[in-house]
Amino acid sequence: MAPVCVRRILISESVDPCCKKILQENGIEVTEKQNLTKDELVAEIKDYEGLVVRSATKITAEIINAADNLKIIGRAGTGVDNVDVDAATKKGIIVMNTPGGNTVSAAELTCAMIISLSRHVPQAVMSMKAGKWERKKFMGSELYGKVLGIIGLGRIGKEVATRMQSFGMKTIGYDPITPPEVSATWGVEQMSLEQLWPQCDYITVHTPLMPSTTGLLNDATFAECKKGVKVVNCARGGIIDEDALLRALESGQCGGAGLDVFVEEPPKNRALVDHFNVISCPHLGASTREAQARCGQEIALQIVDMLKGRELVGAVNAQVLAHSFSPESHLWIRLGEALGAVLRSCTTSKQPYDQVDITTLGSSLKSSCELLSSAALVGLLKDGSRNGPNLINALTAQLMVLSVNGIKYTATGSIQGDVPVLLDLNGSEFRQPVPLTGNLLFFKAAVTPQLLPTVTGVLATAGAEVQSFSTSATRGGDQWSCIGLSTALSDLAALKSLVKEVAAVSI
Ligand SMILES: NC(=O)c1ccc[n+]([C@@H]2O[C@H](COP(=O)([O-])OP(=O)(O)OC[C@H]3O[C@@H](n4cnc5c(N)ncnc54)[C@H](O)[C@@H]3O)[C@@H](O)[C@H]2O)c1
Ligand SMILES: O=C(O)[C@H](O)COP(=O)(O)O
Repeated sequence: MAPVCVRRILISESVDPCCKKILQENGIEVTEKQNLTKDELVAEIKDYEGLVVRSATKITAEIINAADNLKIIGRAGTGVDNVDVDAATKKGIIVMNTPGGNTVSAAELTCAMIISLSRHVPQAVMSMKAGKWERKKFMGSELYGKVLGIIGLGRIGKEVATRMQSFGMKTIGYDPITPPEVSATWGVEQMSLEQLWPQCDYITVHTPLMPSTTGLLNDATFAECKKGVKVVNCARGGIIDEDALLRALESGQCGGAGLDVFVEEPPKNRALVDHFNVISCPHLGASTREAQARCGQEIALQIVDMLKGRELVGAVNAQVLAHSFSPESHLWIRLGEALGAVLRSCTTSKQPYDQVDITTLGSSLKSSCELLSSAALVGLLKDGSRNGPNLINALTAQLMVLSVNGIKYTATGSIQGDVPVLLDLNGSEFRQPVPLTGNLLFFKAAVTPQLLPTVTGVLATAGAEVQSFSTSATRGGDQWSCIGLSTALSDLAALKSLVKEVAAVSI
């Protein structure tokens, strides 16, 4: 079961042609439009269910809110900091990336920066092109025996470590998640940042940009480093504070910097780029034929696999969907949505809800609780609008479930064969499980011999044919009944005077 349907995709950046080809081969219409302004993208995005980007397209909440049909944002690359993932999640849009596709390329560029810094290769090249022969000026130092501090020991940090070890560098590092015993297996000794700073001849950062990593290298931490330390940032602009870096370069506390990324790209403030001891690239970490082919292919295949209902790979939100791809889950999703819909119809006049509790019984459903909760909320909150709740945003929709309603409504269901069934409504157990399919009429009333003939008379007048009938055990003198109907009932006024509660739902 595919959670979404995508027919048209916009590729808004230079993504490898294989991406378009794979999508088209799978029946998706693809349009490529690069360098759109924000306003052009806001106008354009309305026509697409899918968007594929790299890092230059800034997908802000404004763009997401204008994207009425958007179901998926595919990032052909690693960082999703150019996408407002929270806004996408709230709108029920899947965001996925291809984090491993450009690891080697980014690691190789980092190594190239470290080597270039040690021997001033770019500066020497410029000097040669200017017709000079400056052998003294570009005296370098060996990497052999030097200490490289690696902050962020994930995919790229690890690849940088193993490559630089082949130059005889000692690799030390820090990562709050990667266990020290794991990084030790690839030759990186972990320690606290306080211990790390004073030991390093070179420092390279490989973390995402987040509040905890913004300005990791700043005036205070530069001051703790060895004089002349060289730093590399091929991760995200801002992990090394740019103003602090300039001050450290000017004072000689920092002996050189290799920068592939900037807070603002391209950087309007040229002070760092123009500094003699800075070597820089225009965000080229992933710009190799191999990385682009991998990322383009991976994002296209991930989208196709998701649309064909095979599996969900690479989603950075919508994790609940990952559990929704097995055939067994489909039935439980249908049950959750159906139970939610039954309760919604029974409580129409009493919304909004103050609390929604979803309980699963049995160990086999333990891991599906989040999925079932999302499904039940989808049923409960569905309002018929195009961007209503879905499995991606339903849990965030609890924000909509606000004010007070003291009274409790419960529905209990299960799967029989391949049909979701209702077992109990508000504590009244049905004698026969009620199949949750088609047009259903629920009503609660005191049990009298006249009730059923009177109700069926009203239904006949409305042109609705009775197809099934179930009743619950009597509770407090009342009974819940459910009638399956040939057509949906739009007007319940005539029934309201006959019973205590009445609700109609089409599933
Ligand atoms: N320049 C480029 O073109 C380019 C290419 C690819 C990736 N990147 C960027 O490189 C960075 C690393 O990518 P990756 O694929 O290795 O990511 P990753 O998720 O594999 O690794 C990131 C590591 O950082 C660690 N981390 C998180 N907070 C930390 C903190 N406060 N201190 C130290 N470590 C911390 C995480 O535990 C994780 O192990 C990302 O910012 C990514 O966007 C840049
Ligand atoms: O996070 C990434 O994947 C890199 O920064 C590469 O970005 P790019 O795809 O825009 O080159």
